[in-house]
This record gives sequence, C-alpha cells and structure tokens, in this order.
Amino acid sequence: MSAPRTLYDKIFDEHVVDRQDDGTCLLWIDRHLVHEVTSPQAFEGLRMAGRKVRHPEKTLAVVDHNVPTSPDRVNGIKNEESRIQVEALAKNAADFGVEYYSEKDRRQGIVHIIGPEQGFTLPGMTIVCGDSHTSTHGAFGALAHGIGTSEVEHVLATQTLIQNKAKNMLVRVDGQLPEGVTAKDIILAIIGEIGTAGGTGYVIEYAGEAIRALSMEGRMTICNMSIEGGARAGLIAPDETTFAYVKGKPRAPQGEAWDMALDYWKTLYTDEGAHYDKVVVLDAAKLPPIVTWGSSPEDVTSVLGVVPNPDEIEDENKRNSKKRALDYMGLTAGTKITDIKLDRVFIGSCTNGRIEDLRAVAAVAKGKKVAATVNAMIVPGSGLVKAQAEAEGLDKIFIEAGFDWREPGCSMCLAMNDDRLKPHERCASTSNRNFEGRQGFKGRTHLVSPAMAAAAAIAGHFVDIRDWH
Ligand SMILES: CC(C)[C@H](C(=O)O)[C@@H](O)C(=O)O
Ligand code: SF4
Repeated sequence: MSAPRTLYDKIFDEHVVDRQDDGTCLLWIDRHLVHEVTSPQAFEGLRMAGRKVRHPEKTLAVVDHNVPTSPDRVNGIKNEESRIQVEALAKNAADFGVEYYSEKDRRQGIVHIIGPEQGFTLPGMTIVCGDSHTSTHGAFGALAHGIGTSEVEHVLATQTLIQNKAKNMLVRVDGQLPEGVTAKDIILAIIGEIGTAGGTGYVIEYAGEAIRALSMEGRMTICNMSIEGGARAGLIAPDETTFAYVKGKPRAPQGEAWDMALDYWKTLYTDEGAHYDKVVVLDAAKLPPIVTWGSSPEDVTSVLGVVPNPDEIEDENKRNSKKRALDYMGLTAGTKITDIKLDRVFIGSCTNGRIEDLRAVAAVAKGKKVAATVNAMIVPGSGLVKAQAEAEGLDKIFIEAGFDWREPGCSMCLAMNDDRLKPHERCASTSNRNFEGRQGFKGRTHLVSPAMAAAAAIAGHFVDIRDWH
C-alpha cells in the first residue's frame, strides 16, 4: 500500500513530468488561461524566438481588466492605454491560433468566471494563468495558481511549468452557517485568523461540513481569496455538487468520456491518515457577517463590532501599520461599524460576480431604493452571468432600486479601467482586495459579502444583514 496522500499530493504527483534531485519538478499543465495584462511580453517572447504556442487548444484568452463596463464599449474603447492592451491580445490570439473572447463576445467576462462556465476548468487538472486569483479554479478540485509573465511564456511554449512542491494546510470549517452569513464571510474570517502571510508556502485544502454545504459559486469565493491568505493555491475535493455543475458545460467531457472522467474524479480526495503540515479549524455556526475596516484583507471585524484601537497592539511595527491604515481609511477607533457611511457600492469581481451573488443582491434589493447619498454599481462577472440574470428578471429589480447595471469585466475591483473611486470616497465592495489605491487613488474599500453590500447601498451605511426584512 502506498502512503496516504492529500488531494494536493495526488494532483501534483499525477502531473510530474520530471523531478530533479533537489525536488524541483517540471509539471504538465492541462489548462492555460490568458488575459490582456500579463500576456503581451510572453507572446512577444515567443515571436522573437520564432516559437509557436505548443497547445493552443489548452489555452483560452479573454479581455477583462481593461474593458470598460459601459454599453457603448461595442463602439470602441476610448481610453488609449486600455485599447492598446485589448488590441494586443486580440492580435496575439489570432497570430498564435488561440481561442479568444473579445468584449463583443457574449462569453466574455472575468477570466476566473469564464473558465468554469465553459467547462474549461475541470477537476484534477493543473490550471495556470498570469493572475493571482487563479486559485479560484481550485473549487473544482483542480491545482490552480497564478504565474508570472515569464512563466506565461514558458507555459505557452512548452505546456509545462517548473514548480517546487508546497506544504499542505487543512482549513476545516465545521458546522452550519447561520442565515445571512456566506462563503465570503467564511473566507474573510479565515484570513482574519491566519493573517495575510498565514498561508505562505502552503496549498490550502478547505474541508468540513460548512464547505461541503456550499454551492460551486460559494466554493469559488472561498478558493479565490486563498491568495489573500498568502497561500499558493486553495482547493476543495470534488463531489456531487461539483459534478452536477460541470455536467453539460460546453467543454466538459460527454458520453463515454464523461463516465471515464467521473471515475477518475471520484478518486480525488485526501486519503484517510494523510499528513497536513498545518491545520486550522473554524466553527461556521459562530461566524457573523464580516466587514473589513483597514487596508489589508486581514483587517476584519463583525458587522456588530467597532473599529479597533491600534494602541492596544503590542508589536510596534504592526501598531504603526494599523494606525496608518485607520488614517488612510479616515476612521477613528471605537466607531461602530454600522455607523460607517458609504459613498459607493461595488458588486462584482471574480470573488462575487456570479449568478448566485446577484440573486443574493436581488433578494435584498427587491422593492427597495438605493440611498440618495450612494452610487451603487452591479457588474456581472461574465456575459453569461449577465444573460442569466436578465432571464431571471434580476436586472429589473436592480434598475428599479437605482443600481447601475453594467457590462462584464473586472471593473472597480481594481482601477485599470474607467470605473474607479475618487479620492476619499468610501466603498462597500464584494471584491477581494482593499489595499491603498486599489479601487482608485486614495479610495477607501471595505470588503463584504454581496448581501451586505446590497443592504449597505440601500441603508447608506453598514447594516447587519441578519436583521434585514
Ligand atoms: C492584473 C493582474 C496581474 C492582477 C493579479 O494577478 O491578481 C489582478 O487581477 C489583481 O487582482 O490584482
Ligand atoms: S476581478 Fe479583480 S481580482 Fe479578479 S481578476 Fe479581475 S482584477 Fe483580479
């Protein structure tokens, strides 16, 4: 009998092409997603070396970061820098024979949303993209992580990647989530617990009753933010929920190939007795809706909490950095979270821009009005999410409530397109990063779940979604 292995060990072993004595491995890559920001030099490198893309059929390109989200984008992108990046990807994809979803394609959307939608993302695969939130795809029981631009070139040219094995971490979330508390609150609580460096050197496997109970959308939200916890990747063993989601997707296996794939996918779990280098356990039943107060995703508190007092922190460096965060955020220690007023609300991103997220927003917003003091936008994660939302009539609920209903893209998750905060504007955001300037120069970001963001838009300040009616 071979030694018990974790899910990560299994997928890694299955993809090793070569292993050096020092442990450096060459890994086979099953899927490569490409977006406009991190790919131009990689394609240029191939061009200069006279190389081809080794496996164009395992590569899929899409524009997301730079695309405007206003409907007139079909008439051309006005911002020159954005237009150049978008045109470069279109040309590179055409020149190298890679399938490409332009801003005019209804399948276009955020790279981490379109992969799963197309069945391009499948269990057991190694998946890479020049983007840190590639960890999202781990929700399918895939080994998925971000790579740098030189690695993008390497994968384009060879369909392999040089990798060292990471350590194994288990994050087990026991029990059941209370009403109103979501996957986003779980992952924010985990990052609050382990810190933004807590996962450094690890691949995290999420398990436990609360994780098993999540939909694929919820699992993607969790795996998405593994990177904010410092981990190389995050993954969840595939199960009936996973298989049901994947079945029938455009690129998923069919017929006999499906049956064979399913047999393999059912072997993708951590063996009894396998070793984890670190274990973290959380009780879902005790989790409140969470709001970040600072400029790091680990700066979390309950919606019923107050802005913490940095003077109480012993470590001097940490104390100073949290003081600076409060200053940047324009907040005073002791302020109740529910007293914090918002100027903007952003609902979208690869963390929370999927159909289930939009349904949660609609449930909160139905028959209500966005506060007069708030500018709130909803950006579907993809054209297919947008079409589904419109088929369900969610767009009408949003528009009647006073939300701005946009075209798909990364949008105000990061200020690389026209959607951005003005200096000192305060935003409740369903995205994953609240760094200084992330959503615009001097903009102030509070990370929350979609339902919490929707309720804040309507109330004009944070409210406890558990009291919403
Ligand atoms: C632009 C891209 C390289 C970047 C990433 O890697 O994550 C972006 O997607 C982000 O979320 O900050
Ligand atoms: S939505 Fe945000 S986090 Fe996701 S890929 Fe785009 S910029 Fe990065």
